[in-house]
Amino acid sequence: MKIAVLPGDGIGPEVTRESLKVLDALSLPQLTLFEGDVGGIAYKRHGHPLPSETLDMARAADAVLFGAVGDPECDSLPRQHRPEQAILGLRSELGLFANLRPAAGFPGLEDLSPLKPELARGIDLLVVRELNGDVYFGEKGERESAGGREGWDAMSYNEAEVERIAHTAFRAARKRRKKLTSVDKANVLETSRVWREVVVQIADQYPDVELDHMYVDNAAMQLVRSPGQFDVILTGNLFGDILSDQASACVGSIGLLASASLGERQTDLGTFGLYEPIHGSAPDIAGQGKANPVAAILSLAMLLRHSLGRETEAGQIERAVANTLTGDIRGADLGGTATTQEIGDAVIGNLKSIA
Ligand SMILES: NC(=O)c1ccc[n+]([C@@H]2O[C@H](COP(=O)([O-])OP(=O)(O)OC[C@H]3O[C@@H](n4cnc5c(N)ncnc54)[C@H](O)[C@@H]3O)[C@@H](O)[C@H]2O)c1
Ligand SMILES: CC(C)[C@H](C(=O)O)[C@@H](O)C(=O)O
Ligand SMILES: [Mg+2]
Repeated sequence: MKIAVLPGDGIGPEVTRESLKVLDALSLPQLTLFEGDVGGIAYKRHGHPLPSETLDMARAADAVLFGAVGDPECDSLPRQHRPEQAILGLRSELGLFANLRPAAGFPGLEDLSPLKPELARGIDLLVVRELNGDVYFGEKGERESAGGREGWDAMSYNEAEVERIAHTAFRAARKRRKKLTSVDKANVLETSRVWREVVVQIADQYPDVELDHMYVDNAAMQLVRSPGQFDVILTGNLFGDILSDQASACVGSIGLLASASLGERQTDLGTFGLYEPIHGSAPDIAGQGKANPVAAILSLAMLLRHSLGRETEAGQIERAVANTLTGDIRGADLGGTATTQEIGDAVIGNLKSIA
């Protein structure tokens, strides 16, 4: 099995290093790792944030372990050269339309959530975010208008795009508490009207799943008022981006949430996918040992589960992380003093006592 490792920028390499340490501790047989440049570092070295060698490496792998991209020094570059284009390019070129972002409360962290502890404890949800469409991938540009320069981005979803992500979400709900909340803005957006109609049609095939619909503004409010009501949240690219960061704060920190981006391609042992923390390159803390590697380590667990068929090891990593968080090893994001490396070491220590 081949894993393409793309650490990227800022804290990306710092947290990816800890995931790789955890992977190494598992001593899995027949695993080959390849490392590639992506993001700002790739632009600086090769003149492109997603060099063709990196894309080819990702395509040739069974799974991609991704850190984060984003570099303030690249902010004024034209869009096609900016680091963020690399992750968007990987998602679209690799057909990764389904982004799974689980958010569950960790025992012992309830007091660190901005929510009341009993609310934080009740969080156990999965954001299923469509990842290949929406305003992210519509036409965009700049034009002259009566009010001066005007930036514009076209938002759209077609039926086929909504159908495939709706199936992903209904199937996920079936394996969980069988409740699906589709989040849109159908009171204003044509995009959302098509979205909602298609989701209602697909629901006929899943009579055992309870479906409801929520406007995104209400969903954002409900997420902090009563997050325990959510099981699976199905939503588009932009709303899913925002709601998942919000869910991470409700759990305690953005440094805790992992993600899997999946498409249709199957590997020998599962589904090809790209795995990354939901956070970015965090330039404000990069190089200081302050990054929480838990999101990256849990992304590795998702990789083992979805792409390599290693459910046992995935579960072991998740238990080791939970045990670490209930102990007194906490990073700066959770009010502690442990460094990135110390958190990684503690997870490995707990993993060894489980495995
Ligand atoms: N998938 C990705 O690669 C990805 C995701 C989000 C943002 N970005 C990019 O990252 C750059 C910074 O964006 P941003 O500041 O809006 O978002 P960010 O997620 O990088 O950081 C937001 C805040 O959370 C903190 N934070 C993030 N991850 C953390 C961790 N693991 N441990 C502790 N604290 C953590 C940061 O210090 C910062 O204060 C931008 O260039 C952005 O485009 C990339
Ligand atoms: C960096 C950016 C393009 C990306 C997104 O908006 O999808 C990020 O915020 C994420 O959540 O992975
Ligand atoms: Mg985001």
